[in-house]
Amino acid sequence: MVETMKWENGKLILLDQTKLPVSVEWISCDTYQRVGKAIQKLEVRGAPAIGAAAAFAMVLAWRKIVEKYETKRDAANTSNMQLQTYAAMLYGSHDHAAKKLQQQLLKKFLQARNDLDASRPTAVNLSWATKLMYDAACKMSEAGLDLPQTDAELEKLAVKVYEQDIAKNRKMGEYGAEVVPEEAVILTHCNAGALATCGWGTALGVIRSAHEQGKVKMVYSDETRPLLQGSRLTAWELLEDNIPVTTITDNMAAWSMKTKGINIVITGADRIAANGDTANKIGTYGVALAAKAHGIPFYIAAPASTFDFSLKNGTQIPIEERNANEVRSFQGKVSAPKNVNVFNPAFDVTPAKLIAGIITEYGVLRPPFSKSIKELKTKVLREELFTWKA
Ligand SMILES: CSC[C@@H](O)[C@@H](O)C(=O)COP(=O)(O)O
Repeated sequence: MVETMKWENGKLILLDQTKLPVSVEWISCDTYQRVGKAIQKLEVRGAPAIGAAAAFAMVLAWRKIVEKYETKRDAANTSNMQLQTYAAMLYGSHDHAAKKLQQQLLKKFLQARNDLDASRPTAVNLSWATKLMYDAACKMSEAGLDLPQTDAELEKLAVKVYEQDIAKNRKMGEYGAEVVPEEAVILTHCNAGALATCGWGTALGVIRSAHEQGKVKMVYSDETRPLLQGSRLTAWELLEDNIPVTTITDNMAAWSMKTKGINIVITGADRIAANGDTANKIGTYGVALAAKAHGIPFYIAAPASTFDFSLKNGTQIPIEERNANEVRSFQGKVSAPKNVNVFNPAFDVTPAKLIAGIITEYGVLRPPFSKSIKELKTKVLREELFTWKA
């Protein structure tokens, strides 16, 4: 199975997804700003993958922030001194100094969090991960951890986000495979695979698990305009794993449902509101409407970190609008008049009423979603899997 990112020697190495399937190239990131740029440019993409990348980016941010203070300390010719001791020298009493230093560091850390959150607004996994890291750093400061300890704990937490994502996808695969019929002919949109996560995938994770059980006859992969995540990434990923795949352009989805025996649709999600309305790659809404018209069950697969329990419904989900040139041209080739008006939303919202079930690592949620999502929230809060404790 393909790898999306690696954390090696204090650097985040990202598979450049804009180059696939033509070439396999890696990007080495040693600043949070570079990771933010990679998220913005879709070099790393897919809700869980950008969440994990952002968690590592927060580690990089913390390191640079501390490094800056160390440089100041060294300039004051006190390089052997602990940073906290240096702060004490600057600010007086040790306790007061340590507090003041932590506050300054946390303020800068908050800035890094906000910058990363701004890189892509729709997938809530991004702000879920940066909040997790920021809140943990605040708790570590309250608990009196020194800077090297904080550094080590933050790194551990980011690795946990990464590792848990793979574990969650495997669980989703187990639950999801149960809803996949024998001789399944599945339609999926965009890429919700290993490439969009830390491994295995959400929608494609379910498809992988169902394939292991011998249930998958064919996967129809929508090309997914404008950036072709379906034909470039999903098709590539499934072929790598010898899972039968047929690529279609987006405008062939309804006709394929009518003529090709599609008996289930499974896609990923970027943000799910408390009533089940779901944002996913632009075009998903149309696929859900067509599935409804053909009596085909439409499923979403997403981890709990993709739910935004604070939003009542889908109208509150921020929808990213991307550069018009993504539509006016493709990979440098002009495909429209250069001054034509363009509407380029990256996502749309599928109303809950079109969704048969939402596959999560806690099980398959069924309508009415307001109730099943409330129950999910209770389970997530009870588990507090990622809350840092001293
Ligand atoms: C498991 S990934 C779920 C979603 O993030 C995926 O379906 C999607 O819409 C990705 O959009 P992208 O713009 O490629 O990041």
